Amino acid sequence: MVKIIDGKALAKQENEKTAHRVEKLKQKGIVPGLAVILAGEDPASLVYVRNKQRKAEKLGIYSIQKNFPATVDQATLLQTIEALNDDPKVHGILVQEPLPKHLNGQALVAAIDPQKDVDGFHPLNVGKLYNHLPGNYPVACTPRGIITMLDSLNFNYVGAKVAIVGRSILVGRPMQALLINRDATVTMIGRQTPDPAAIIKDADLVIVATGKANFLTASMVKPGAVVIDVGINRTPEGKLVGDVNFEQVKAVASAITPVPGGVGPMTIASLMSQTVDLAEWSLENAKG
Ligand SMILES: Nc1nc2c(c(=O)[nH]1)N[C@@H](CN(C=O)c1ccc(C(=O)N[C@@H](CCC(=O)O)C(=O)O)cc1)CN2
Repeated sequence: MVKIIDGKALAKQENEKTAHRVEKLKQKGIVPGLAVILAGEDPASLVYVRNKQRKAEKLGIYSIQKNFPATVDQATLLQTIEALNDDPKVHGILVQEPLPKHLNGQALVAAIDPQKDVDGFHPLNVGKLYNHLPGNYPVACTPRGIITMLDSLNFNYVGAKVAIVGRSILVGRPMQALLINRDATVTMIGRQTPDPAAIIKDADLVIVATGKANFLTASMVKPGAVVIDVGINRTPEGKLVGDVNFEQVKAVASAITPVPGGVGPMTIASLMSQTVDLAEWSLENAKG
């Protein structure tokens, strides 16, 4: 019997833990703070940013939103990041993706204080993750949420064969690092990968982040594999679907995430808990 991994229920559990940690920090005189920078009016981004702000406020996290028109210039955003880096009320800063084409997102992320890099995209934090360094540093929120989901299944990482379809800095690459660090054997699939179907069919865990609706079908999946769908696509009728043909693949997989209600809610829950991590770590660093 396939297990449907309930991202909403897991996110609720995670958020309850986060609210409790916020209370404990407040007793020590610290209110965790999150700043979200949004450039432009991408409709999906407006929804995600509003959801982040609402969830932060619900959990007792201080939340700031910096909204700019799509025509905003790089210098204005860099000044905004510098001011937030210097603001002691802010523990986490993120720049919502995607950005308007004229902006250099990598330079913006690199300008964020690595200790406030709540998305875990700063090159220093990415480097720490890839080096599997000990100590505290943030990691990308979607992969972090996926690890929480896999942990909830007691997934056995050691020696597991994993196929990741999609190599973005938001999902595929940090996911690869988190899994390698847990001793899984990970194969990355991109557009130029020869015979991706053979790699996917051999995998115990398939993570799909292609942005192509219904990319993964039942015949591509090894019976009993775990399938994680990171895709968010709208059909012409306006229905939200993932990159996995859920109805087909659930008949073959041992566990699968739905869309909606899978990875998405866990991304936001991970962002909230990572904001609290950053606030806790800043307190530890201040103690020396
Ligand atoms: N700076 C960042 N930009 C983006 C990230 C990110 O982690 N950091 N991830 C995505 C967007 N995203 C968060 O920012 C995100 C996407 C989807 C969801 C979600 O809860 N999805 C729901 C469906 C919501 C809907 O109706 O559209 C679900 O899957 O159930 C949360 C966060 C790209 N940009």
